[in-house]
Formats: sequence, structure tokens, C-alpha cells
Amino acid sequence: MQPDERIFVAGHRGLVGAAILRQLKTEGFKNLIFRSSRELDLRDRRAVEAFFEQEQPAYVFLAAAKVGGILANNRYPAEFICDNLHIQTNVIDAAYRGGVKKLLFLGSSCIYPKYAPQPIKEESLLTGPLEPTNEWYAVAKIAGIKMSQAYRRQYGFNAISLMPTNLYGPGDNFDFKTSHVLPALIRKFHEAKVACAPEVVVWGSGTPRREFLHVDDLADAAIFLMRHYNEGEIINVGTGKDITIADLARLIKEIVDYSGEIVFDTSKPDGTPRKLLDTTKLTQLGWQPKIDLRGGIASTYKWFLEN
Ligand SMILES: NC(=O)C1=CN([C@@H]2O[C@H](COP(=O)(O)OP(=O)(O)OC[C@H]3O[C@@H](n4cnc5c(N)ncnc54)[C@H](OP(=O)(O)O)[C@@H]3O)[C@@H](O)[C@H]2O)C=CC1
Ligand SMILES: C[C@H]1O[C@H](OP(=O)(O)OP(=O)(O)OC[C@H]2O[C@@H](n3cnc4c(=O)[nH]c(N)nc43)[C@H](O)[C@@H]2O)[C@@H](O)[C@@H](O)C1=O
Repeated sequence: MQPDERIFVAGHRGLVGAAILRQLKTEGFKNLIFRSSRELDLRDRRAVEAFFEQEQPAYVFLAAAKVGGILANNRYPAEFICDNLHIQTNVIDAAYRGGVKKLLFLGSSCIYPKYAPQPIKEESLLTGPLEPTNEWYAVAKIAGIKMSQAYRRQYGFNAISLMPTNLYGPGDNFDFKTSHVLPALIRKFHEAKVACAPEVVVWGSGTPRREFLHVDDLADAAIFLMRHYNEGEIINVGTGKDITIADLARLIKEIVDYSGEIVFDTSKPDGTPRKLLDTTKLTQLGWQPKIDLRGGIASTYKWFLEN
């Protein structure tokens, strides 16, 4: 990628898209193209085709998707599968037909089989039943990976697919109904502290384990792989370390400096028991994450307070 080449960041207002845009600007890329969903609904095939004809980007980071936490996925399966199939199908096809040099697609660690051997290797994909709470989203994501691989095989289109672990950071979604666990707990502990509430409710048993990568590390990995990775096989992006939800809650409680109790609402789903990624492939390519979890949560809490 040359500094003056046209780069389209789809989903630039989201957690991942905003981080990729920030990093591209930091690295001196001048020709950045982006549209909000109001300006360009990526579910609208004709609008997407017209956009690619008009803007002719050379590179595409596809970070636009219908995304949510365990409850949102469980509650709105039709929207999660339909929106994501439309968005990714339209963008991948129009990018190929529009002469895009390279496209980066984002899978997710939650699309691996529920009981995949840990840490999860890339070849585990499609080797077992999915986690029921987000299988709709997972099937859409898997279709995006397969479509990227099919366009490489039939047309020689250079599409690559990353498999990020759970992400967090500035610009995250803090809405209780649709967010992921880490931003939800930052907001819960903060609001409980301000309100002097006696307890904070954490969903599930607290026993599931999750791996958390700061979104600025993910953005750095995405640009690194856009530069250096040109294969169709998926590639895991994670930290190689996970933590129980209970320990995450205790860590956030400490960082927010909340002094009340933590209670577990076991009527809420736990989801996948564990999904730690094997990041050997990415490490061998020469990439390492830089942001530790405690520091990353502290800076995210600071961002939350300022926004
Ligand atoms: N968050 C996480 O923990 C993880 C995320 N990922 C993947 O990263 C990608 C981005 O996720 P994340 O940044 O968290 O998601 P966000 O919800 O933060 O951002 C999603 C973005 O997609 C855009 N978007 C949604 N629908 C449309 C549409 N119909 N047309 C155009 N744009 C649309 C939104 O644009 P607007 O704001 O303008 O409406 C929004 O900016 C996804 O592919 C997700 O699967 C993978 C692993 C973990
Ligand atoms: C990121 C990736 O993975 C996502 O799956 P997930 O990791 O299971 O999502 P989650 O962050 O919502 O939950 C993680 C754990 O945390 C517990 N938990 C406790 N208390 C709260 C809480 O207050 N909110 C939430 N959301 N979870 C909570 C919750 O019960 C669960 O055990 C996919 O949805 C999909 O989006 C995807 O791509």
C-alpha cells in the first residue's frame, strides 16, 4: 500500500473501523475513503456498485457489519444473518468487479466450533457444532470467509480473512442491550460507583474464559497483514492469554475503583466456555500485540469518561 493509494475503510465509525482509520492516518496514508451507513447502506447492492465505480479504491478494509454481544445475537438472529450476508456479499463482489487490489475481511473467534480444542487453531473451523447463541452470525461470517476464498480461487482476487478474538477499546459499544462484556462491565461498575449502588450484576456463572485484544493492536495487525499476508487461509489475531469473566469483573471493579459487591445472574447465558486463539501463524509472520489488558482497560475507561 502506497501513501497516495485509495483505501476504503468500510464501517469507519465502528470500534474496529475507527481504529483502522486512526492507524492509517498515523502511518501517513492520505487517500482514505469512508461512508457512514446513512450515506451508503452496504446492504443496497446497486448503491455499493455505484460507489465502487465512482471511488475506485485500491484497498478495502471490510469492518462494516451487524455486530453485538451474546444477548443481541440471541435475540435478533434474522437481522444478524441477513444484514451480514448482504453487506459482505455486496462489498466483496463489487470490490472484485471494481478492480480492487486487495480486500481484508474480518471473521471472529466466536465462529469456531463451541468445543474446539484450545487454544484454537485455524484448521478447527467447521469441524464441529457452533455456539447456539450466535450461530446465525457465525454462519454469515463463515460464508464471508468462504466467499473470499472462492473469489481468490476462481478469479485470483486477493482477499484475506482475519479471525480476531474479542476486541475492546475506544469507540466501543456501551449500550447494555447490544454490547460485549468488557464495555458493559466498565459502564456497569462506573454507574454503580456514581450511584453508590451496593452491587453490580454480571451475567452468567463467571466461569467462561475470554481473550481480549485491544482494538488498536487489531488495527495494527490488520495493516500489517494487508501489507504482508497474501493467502486465502484464515489467520488468528489474539493475545494468547485469556481470563475468566469473574476475574475480568474483579479487574474492572479495581480499575474503576468500585467498592460494592459482584453478583452473578445465572439466568443469563454463558455462551462458549472458552475460545482462546492459537496465534502461532501470526507470530511466525513477525507480529506481536503491544497493549496489556490492565493498561488497555484503564485507557478505555478514561476514554469512556471523556466521551
Ligand atoms: N467487537 C468485537 O469484539 C469483534 C468484532 N469483530 C468483527 O469486526 C468487524 C467490526 O466490528 P465492530 O467494529 O465491533 O462493530 P461496530 O458495531 O462497532 O461497527 C460496525 C460498523 O458497521 C457499520 N454498518 C453496520 N451496518 C451497516 C450497513 N448496512 N451499511 C453500512 N455500514 C454498516 C456501522 O456504520 P454506522 O456507524 O455508520 O452505522 C458501524 O460503524 C465485524 O466484522 C465484526 O464481526 C471480530 C471479532 C471481535
Ligand atoms: C466478540 C465475539 O464473541 C461474542 O460472543 P461472547 O464473547 O460470548 O460475547 P459477550 O462479550 O456478549 O459475552 C461474553 C461472556 O460475558 C458474560 N457477561 C457477563 N456480564 C455481561 C454483560 O453485562 N454483557 C455482556 N454482553 N456479556 C456479559 C456473558 O454471559 C458471556 O459469558 C459474539 O456475540 C460475537 O459478537 C463475536 O463476534
